Amino acid sequence: MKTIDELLTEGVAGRRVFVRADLNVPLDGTTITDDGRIRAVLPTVAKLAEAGARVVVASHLGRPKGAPDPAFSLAPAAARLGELLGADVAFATDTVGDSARAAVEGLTDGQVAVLENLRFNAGETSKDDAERGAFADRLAELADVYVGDGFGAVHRKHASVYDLPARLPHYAGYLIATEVGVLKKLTTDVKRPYAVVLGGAKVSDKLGVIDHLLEKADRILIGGGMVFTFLAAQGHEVGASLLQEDQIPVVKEYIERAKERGVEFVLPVDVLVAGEFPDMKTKAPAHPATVAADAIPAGQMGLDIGPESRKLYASKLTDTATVFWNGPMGVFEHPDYAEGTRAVAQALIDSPAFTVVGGGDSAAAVRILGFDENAFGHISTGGGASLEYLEGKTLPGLAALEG
Ligand SMILES: Nc1ncnc2c1ncn2[C@@H]1O[C@H](COP(=O)(O)OP(=O)(O)O)[C@@H](O)[C@H]1O
Ligand SMILES: O=C(OP(=O)(O)O)[C@H](O)COP(=O)(O)O
Repeated sequence: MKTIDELLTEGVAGRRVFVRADLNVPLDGTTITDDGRIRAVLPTVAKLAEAGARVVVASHLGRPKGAPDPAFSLAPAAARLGELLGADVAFATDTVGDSARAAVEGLTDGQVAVLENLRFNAGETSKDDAERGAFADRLAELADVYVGDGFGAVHRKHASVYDLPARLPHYAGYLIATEVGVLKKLTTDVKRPYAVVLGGAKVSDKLGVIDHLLEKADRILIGGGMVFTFLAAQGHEVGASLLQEDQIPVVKEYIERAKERGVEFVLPVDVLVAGEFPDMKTKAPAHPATVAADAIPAGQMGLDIGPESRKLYASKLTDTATVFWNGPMGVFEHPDYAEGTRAVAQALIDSPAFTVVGGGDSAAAVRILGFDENAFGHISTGGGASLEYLEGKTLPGLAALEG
């Protein structure tokens, strides 16, 4: 993989450099609640600008449906990037249209432009090679060189991640180099006991990683929206909780295999439930009830692990040597459902283990809840990406940079 340092040695002054970043930051309306992913790509963008490149930054945000949707605009992220750079950043209101072309043509050496959300175009995420390729062709017209630095999205076979680097000279940015350097350590000589904590909401995306973890980890702690498919697989009612019904047989098989292999699954013994998802705008008190995990009442949804589970999870993390954590334990964005996530973060800090926290929301959670980032071994900007890297899978965005 050629790195950005090689590109800088070749010289970038006056060249249009496309930086595929992951600016998929958590938003409250148009307010960025954690700018970690923007800060993470800053070294690459700043260095290219200093060297006189005309920098074109592109990213996705959220999961819009292949058409413009103002709720997923990258405008707030572009503004924040400008503040952090201490420079004016141009913003294109489309990705490959008139606005994008004008923004790129208007760049002088050392200036930065941000394109609108890549996923406002169906070609970005299409499963059809030709459709993705056609979109990548249009992106390629905007640049002379490609720098991949959106680590959080390297597991996606998307046009800007996979097809575009094949069309331009390509290099890895500083963030990707750092992330891969740290995560590589967890694929080789991992110190035991090795615990993995899995939570969050992208359940169908991430359940599959357990197949691999059963060969690698000593202990797997399940939290967040993951919990309920496990409880259902054990024959319990989960009310209105997040449930991946089609995955129940798979989870049953995981539970069996874990027994055979001596891998310990840790599930919550109690959960916080409510009749509805909390109001994230007003953050009005949600008045959750604490119930036993095997007695979730009909119509109630589990939104955090309960107080007994917090103690249990902390105890399962103190004697570990390595911990990888992806996915919040509950809907931490609401104060009534933040304690499970807080307890796991604190347990990681208290443990002597080498700790890696991965994922946009997980990384945001530890900062939003007031923890010192430096108290963790590594905070990765990618959740799904780091999990798939640990699985040893070929990640499209890394393979494309190697080719
Ligand atoms: N029990 C739950 N039900 C629904 N959503 C949940 C639950 N627990 C956690 N979440 C949500 O999961 C989201 C983060 O999930 P995910 O994107 O998978 O994590 P990451 O970005 O760290 O990889 C958070 O927004 C949080 O509110
Ligand atoms: O937030 C992200 O991943 P993560 O939640 O696994 O950390 C990345 O920006 C990828 O987004 P996607 O899962 O919508 O492709």
